[in-house]
Amino acid sequence: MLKTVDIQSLSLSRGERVLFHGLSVRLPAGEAVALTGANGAGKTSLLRAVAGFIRPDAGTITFSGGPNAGPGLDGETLEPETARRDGVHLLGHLEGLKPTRTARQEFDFQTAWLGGTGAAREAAVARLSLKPLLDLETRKLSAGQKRRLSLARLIAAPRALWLLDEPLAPLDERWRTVAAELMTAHLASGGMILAAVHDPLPVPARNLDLGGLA
Ligand SMILES: Nc1ncnc2c1ncn2[C@@H]1O[C@H](COP(=O)(O)OP(=O)(O)OP(=O)(O)O)[C@@H](O)[C@H]1O
Repeated sequence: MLKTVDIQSLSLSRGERVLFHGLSVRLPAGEAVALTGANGAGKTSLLRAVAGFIRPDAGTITFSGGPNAGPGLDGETLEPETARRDGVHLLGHLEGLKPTRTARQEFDFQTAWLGGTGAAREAAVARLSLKPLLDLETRKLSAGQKRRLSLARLIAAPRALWLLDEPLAPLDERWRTVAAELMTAHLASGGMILAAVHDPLPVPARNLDLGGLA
């Protein structure tokens, strides 16, 4: 299991605009960091860079495993593209759902691809009360229902690092409480959370403020 994410002297641009430079933060097992900043400051872009989807202009993002971390992880550091394979969940605004497929098809496909076991998948469906939604095409789900489907994916196929983009935004009070419980359990089991937020995270977290627009 991954134990640490280390971001060193990171510079990131989108198009012509430099979002930030010289950004450093270390995320050890069991800890959360809340990314804050104005609209457009680069929070989502940083999450996507950590997931290996955007290359930074400069600096490094490395992942390392602790003792007995598993094949290929003992004492080694990994690049984001490699860590993404079985160490990282990215939960974004768009949820990555095909509109004309049912919630069941999407959940089964995504969790099978991520390596979730049958028992973990069933437990996730129960935890997020998804049964009444599974036969609906995803285009018919509300924003909060889509988010519940994504949260189920997080627990159906465990990954050490959760990259969460506004995780609570579409959820009502009941499901915010459940999401908070899932995050708490994830951290207690040695997981890590890096979350872009405008509201406080519902778990203890260090704050990393990307500031306003450059
Ligand atoms: N694919 C892209 N190509 C060019 N520019 C982009 C792209 N994606 C995002 N940007 C720009 O990068 C900047 C940072 O966007 P980003 O989504 O990371 O901000 P954010 O801090 O998450 O904002 P918000 O709080 O509104 O979600 C914005 O100015 C945005 O227009």
